[in-house]
Amino acid sequence: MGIDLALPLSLPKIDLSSDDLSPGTTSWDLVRGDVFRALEEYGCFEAVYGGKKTDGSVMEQLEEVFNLPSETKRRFVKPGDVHFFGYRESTPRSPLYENMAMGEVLDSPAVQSLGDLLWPDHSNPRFSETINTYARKAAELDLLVKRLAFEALGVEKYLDSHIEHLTHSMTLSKYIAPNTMEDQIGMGIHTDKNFLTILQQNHVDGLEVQAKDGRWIRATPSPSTFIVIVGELFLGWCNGRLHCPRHRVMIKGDQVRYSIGLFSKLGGTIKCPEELVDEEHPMLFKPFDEIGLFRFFQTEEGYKAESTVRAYCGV
Ligand SMILES: O=C(O)CCC(=O)C(=O)O
Ligand SMILES: [Fe+2]
Repeated sequence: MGIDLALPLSLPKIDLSSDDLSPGTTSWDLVRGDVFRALEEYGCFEAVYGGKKTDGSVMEQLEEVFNLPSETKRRFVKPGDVHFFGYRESTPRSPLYENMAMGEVLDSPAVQSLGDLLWPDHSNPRFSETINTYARKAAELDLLVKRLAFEALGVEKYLDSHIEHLTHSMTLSKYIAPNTMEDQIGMGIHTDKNFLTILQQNHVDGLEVQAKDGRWIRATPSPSTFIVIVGELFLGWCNGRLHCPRHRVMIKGDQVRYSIGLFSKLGGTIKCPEELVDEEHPMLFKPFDEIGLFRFFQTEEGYKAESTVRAYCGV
């Protein structure tokens, strides 16, 4: 190992919170360049968006949820053959991780229904309002990042049809404090299978993103900033122009880590725009079915693949 490997690596941090950040302005063009370079090189960045302070209410709600008795949390069952939605308890394979996952969270009663299920006596009326407000804000950021990235790629004309097909799922996660100072696996190495991921965490770090040279970059967001990650659907859609990073969660110490993720998807067939294919950028993926990709990931071959989309429909 050379000495330079000890250099601390960090994720790019981009401020998207400026009031005059609108298409056509100089600050828009500058930020668009920053976002594009970050997504090309790391497939990930830390975004400052919507205020530099948080009132902590989202993380308080995550704490409320996971502090409920197991019997209560187990009420949240959502069978589905492609996505796992519902409550997932820690397992021997992932002993430090629990989550609650929901599909179609925007403009839907999904969060309200979960709140009603967990607190049938209506003792936590703030849950659905807090989480829904958060989801709307994260979805706004999701769209802003895509607007900037599509423009940088010269394919902004596809944004309207993208918006038409857009859906969002959401996961509330708890990483149980391992009470040891040695790093433990909170979530194993993976790529996200959706289009774009927007994450926020409490004050406990743990997310690590792999750089192209193989080194792991520890994300150190503040509780008010967001982490943006390119998923496999975006990788396939953009003909490999952006990086889709492997990442994991490593935890240690005696503090509980909470995170909330919004995962955008599209549905249907994903086909890269013809503008992104030329002599210099030959077509990397055949058009593919989104559900087909998710199903493939559930096979042993798909699970093992470093890039699901490359293994599924790489040319
Ligand atoms: O908890 C985190 O920060 C990351 C979670 C994650 O990578 C995922 O849910 O796909
Ligand atoms: Fe992930």
